[in-house]
Amino acid sequence: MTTTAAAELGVAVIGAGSMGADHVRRIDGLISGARVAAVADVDGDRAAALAEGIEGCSAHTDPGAAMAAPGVSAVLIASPGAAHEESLLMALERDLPILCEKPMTPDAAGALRVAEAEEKLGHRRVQVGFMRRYDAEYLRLARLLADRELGRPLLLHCRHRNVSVPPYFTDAHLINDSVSHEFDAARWLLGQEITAVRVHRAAAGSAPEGGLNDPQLVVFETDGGVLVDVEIFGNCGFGYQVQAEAVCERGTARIGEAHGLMTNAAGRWGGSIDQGYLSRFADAYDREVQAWVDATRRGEATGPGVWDGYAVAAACEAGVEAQRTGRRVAVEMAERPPFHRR
Ligand SMILES: NC(=O)C1=CN([C@@H]2O[C@H](COP(=O)(O)OP(=O)(O)OC[C@H]3O[C@@H](n4cnc5c(N)ncnc54)[C@H](O)[C@@H]3O)[C@@H](O)[C@H]2O)C=CC1
Ligand SMILES: O=C1[C@@H](O)[C@H](O)[C@@H](O)[C@H](O)[C@H]1O
Repeated sequence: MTTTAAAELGVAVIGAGSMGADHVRRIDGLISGARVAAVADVDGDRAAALAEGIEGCSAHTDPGAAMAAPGVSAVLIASPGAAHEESLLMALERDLPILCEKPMTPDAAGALRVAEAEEKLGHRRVQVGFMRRYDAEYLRLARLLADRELGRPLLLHCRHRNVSVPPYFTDAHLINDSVSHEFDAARWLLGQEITAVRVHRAAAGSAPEGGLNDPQLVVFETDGGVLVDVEIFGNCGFGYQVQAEAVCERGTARIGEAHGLMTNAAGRWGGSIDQGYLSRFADAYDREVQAWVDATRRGEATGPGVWDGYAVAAACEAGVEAQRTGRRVAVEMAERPPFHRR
């Protein structure tokens, strides 16, 4: 008996900025079973520069034109969050498999519209770029919690520090762009839904007029009774650190403490701290994209889906409201339709 190998994917990459360029490099050089067939960016020069040198890859300023370009059979969306919904709906309309960077959409209403469009199509087409689910350390922690090795989880302490964030970042960006990862990771690690969010600002933090209140402590509750706290620090200045410690009934488990090489020399010990997500999560992005390509070629969709994108958008909305009011804000979610339970 002979088997036919599934066709190579021709990926249209929408958004040729930092993440789009990183994914193009990855698909072009590392990923098996896929090639970059088109690149789109509203900045045409940027799209052209990225497409240049990739055989058979066309450059566009319009995402729709890229999706319709010769050889395109899948879409990777890496434009800013506010542009995702339009591209997602367009790709679903064409029944194309999609890997969409986080946030799936910046608002819960937009996420529900995407959920409805996928349900109307009748099969899963969207994977959301919550790459921590593909990180080796996160995977080990997930296994340990799922196997109840240390009993039931009770608390989850998280730290999320960036060397710096872009100057346009507001308090809301800290929730939507950064803590959104902890919202997803907590839901996934615990298998529980987020029910309420509080945000505390450090009174001693420096907040120039209209500027970022940095750092902040985001505390949220889950429907399984677990309390999660996240230190979010946008401009810590010294390194990119993503850490988590689960406190369980019979012990604790920590990840993200020391990543990489430790040295002992001249009476001192030490190592280095990653300076950004592109290096810290490089392996996770590789695994994420390869998993998406492999599943798509098998005719499946795996990994975090539209409902995960929606749940995180709903938690983010509660987080931003909690930041604004200083109150505990309940997370409002629509009922999960049977289609999105699969
Ligand atoms: N998973 C992760 O760890 C990370 C995910 N991201 C996400 O990736 C996405 C892109 O972020 P970055 O690359 O950092 O931003 P970026 O600002 O570097 O790049 C965005 C690009 O999209 C283009 N663009 C804007 N509107 C567009 C539209 N309507 N259609 C096509 N292109 C458009 C811009 O001209 C720009 O070249 C965002 O959703 C962001 O949240 C960003 C950083 C890390
Ligand atoms: O998604 C990301 C960025 O957009 C965000 O700004 C960072 O805080 C996150 O760590 C990174 O993973």
